[in-house]
Amino acid sequence: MSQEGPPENGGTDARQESLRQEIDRIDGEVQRLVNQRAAHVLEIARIKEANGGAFYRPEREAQILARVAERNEGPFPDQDMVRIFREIMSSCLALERRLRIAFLGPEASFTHAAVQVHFGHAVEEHPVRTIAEVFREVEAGTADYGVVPVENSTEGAVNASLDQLMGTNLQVCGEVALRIEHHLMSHAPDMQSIRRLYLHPQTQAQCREWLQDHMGGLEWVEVTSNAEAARRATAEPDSAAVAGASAAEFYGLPVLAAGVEDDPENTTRFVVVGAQWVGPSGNDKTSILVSAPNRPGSLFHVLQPFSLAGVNLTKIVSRPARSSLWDYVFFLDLDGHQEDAAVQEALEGVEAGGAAVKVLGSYPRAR
Ligand SMILES: O=C(O)C(=O)C[C@]1(C(=O)O)C=C[C@@H](O)C=C1
Repeated sequence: MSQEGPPENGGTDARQESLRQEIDRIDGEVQRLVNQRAAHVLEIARIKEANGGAFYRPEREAQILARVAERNEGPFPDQDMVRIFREIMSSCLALERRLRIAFLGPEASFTHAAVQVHFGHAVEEHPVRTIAEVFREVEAGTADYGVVPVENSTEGAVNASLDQLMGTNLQVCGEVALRIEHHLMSHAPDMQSIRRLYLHPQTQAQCREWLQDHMGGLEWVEVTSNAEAARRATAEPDSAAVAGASAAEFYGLPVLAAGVEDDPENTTRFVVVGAQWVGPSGNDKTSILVSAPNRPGSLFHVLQPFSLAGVNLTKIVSRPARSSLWDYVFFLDLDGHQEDAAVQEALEGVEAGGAAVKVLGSYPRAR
């Protein structure tokens, strides 16, 4: 066991001391440069104020973070270096204007984690209770942007979000892809002492096999969010929750079994919505809504123009149109920005085939 004590090796100690002096010098330099960067950002803010431009520029942030990863030579891993720059930019943007972000809460939900990954920590976080409320807050201008889940790799589309996108005038300005890991958490001393399990139906679906194998005989209680499951389990020591690491941390619940989701690649995709058109970043996606007439060959005529224009489709989901019975609309995601010639050609082709197209937004691809 190593203990603090009188120095045993003068040479090693002197080396440590000189390395620490060098670290102090570098820290001073880093701090000076971060403030120098912030001063430039403030000047940009003054120009934006004079010309009426949006403070938040997702396309510029995506370019900066891509470059950070590209030029990174280690020993820091790319994702850690990106996270540091993410926070520097978040704080720089907060000097211009502290953004208020509405998201599907409560605190410590996966959507909350998506907000922090995308915007960093220097924002005002505004958890709300429903997906519809997120849209209402941003539409009313009481929040600058909103974040909602749109699809999970195991469970498919989040219909409440798609239905809101159908009716809103907001734009999709960004996406976040988050690996979703579920843990079993409880104040119980071991798994055998657990009598009751709190969990969200989506979580139950994503952990079905593990739960059947390990928690089969227990009482399962469905709750409205992962964070609520953790909150309930906190109050009852013979209960457990299945939820994410941030919920365990937020409620101080010990993790008894980690990574209990059936698919190790389990991922949820979130979108950022706002009243803002986002310019091209060079690595973008576009989400559109297509309403096609209900007749033979209709879907073929929607899809063919993308093939002809060489535009890659990454998603297609159908939802019943709310306007009339048995009519469907299609949500499509495609590679490229709506300003790209190939994308424009494809969209014109779809309209020429008799379908109506609503562009939901172009935005930088998730990292
Ligand atoms: O380039 C800008 O427009 C800035 O406001 C600067 C900056 C940054 O910190 O680099 C900050 C916020 C924007 O979202 C994008 C970039």
